[in-house]
Amino acid sequence: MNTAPLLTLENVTVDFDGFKALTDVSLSLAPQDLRVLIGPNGAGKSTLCDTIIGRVRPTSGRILFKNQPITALPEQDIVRRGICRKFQTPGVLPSLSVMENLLVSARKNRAWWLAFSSSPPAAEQERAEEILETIGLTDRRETLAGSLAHGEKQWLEIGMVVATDAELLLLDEPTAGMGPQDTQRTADLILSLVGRHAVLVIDHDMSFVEALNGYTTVLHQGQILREGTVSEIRADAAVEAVYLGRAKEDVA
Ligand SMILES: Nc1ncnc2c1ncn2[C@@H]1O[C@H](COP(=O)(O)OP(=O)(O)OP(=O)(O)O)[C@@H](O)[C@H]1O
Repeated sequence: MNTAPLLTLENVTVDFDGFKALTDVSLSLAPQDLRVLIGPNGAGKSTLCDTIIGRVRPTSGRILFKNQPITALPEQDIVRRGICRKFQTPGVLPSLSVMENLLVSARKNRAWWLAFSSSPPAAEQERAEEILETIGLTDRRETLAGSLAHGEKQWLEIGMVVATDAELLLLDEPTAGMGPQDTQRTADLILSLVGRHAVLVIDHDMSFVEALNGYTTVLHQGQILREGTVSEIRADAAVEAVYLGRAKEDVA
């Protein structure tokens, strides 16, 4: 069995003109792993994703993907190697149908002549159908993405990330703006992806984090405060003090 990590961060520090957004962050993710990243506002969660995908450069430290250093690579090369990120706000193409959005996304990383050829190969079409089913939008395949409901747009965007066939999916607040029902459905969707992909999810919603029930890393002021199962994190006094206590106040 291959136990080599898919992604490794070694002592990653990010300094924005004297402000340390991340300090000595080390973590590793196995292939097909689920990792949940939580922490207060400004803890450095998005910066961590930006650094993995090459949008922000670490001041020091290393990032390895499949045992190869990716720290200094341009973002498009990192994407080509198999990491894909979904942002907080849906980035669907509003004037294309749900199906077209998936096909465009599947072809983004292919040769230009493939991306512009008129009919997608059967295998691509088949894979897009499979993803439509996974994201629960089969009956919306011809709907323009711009007219989908908010939750549906988020699911389509998750589908677009999946369509790139990336081995590592970075999902930044996939439940932003969702009610409890859509949040649960998003958790089910993400759980259905684990096993085919490794998934790193950032979120604030503890009901969602509990539904995912994955190994969880708590960031606080740019450093890893704790790592553990959701119940270990729930029971941790330091996490309660800096994050969960405040999260409860936010809800109240
Ligand atoms: N380009 C930048 N230049 C300077 N400071 C930045 C930059 N990007 C982020 N920061 C700062 O780094 C800190 C971490 O920000 P980041 O967005 O990573 O936190 P976060 O945990 O994702 O927060 P939230 O939950 O609010 O999205 C914040 O104090 C932020 O203001």
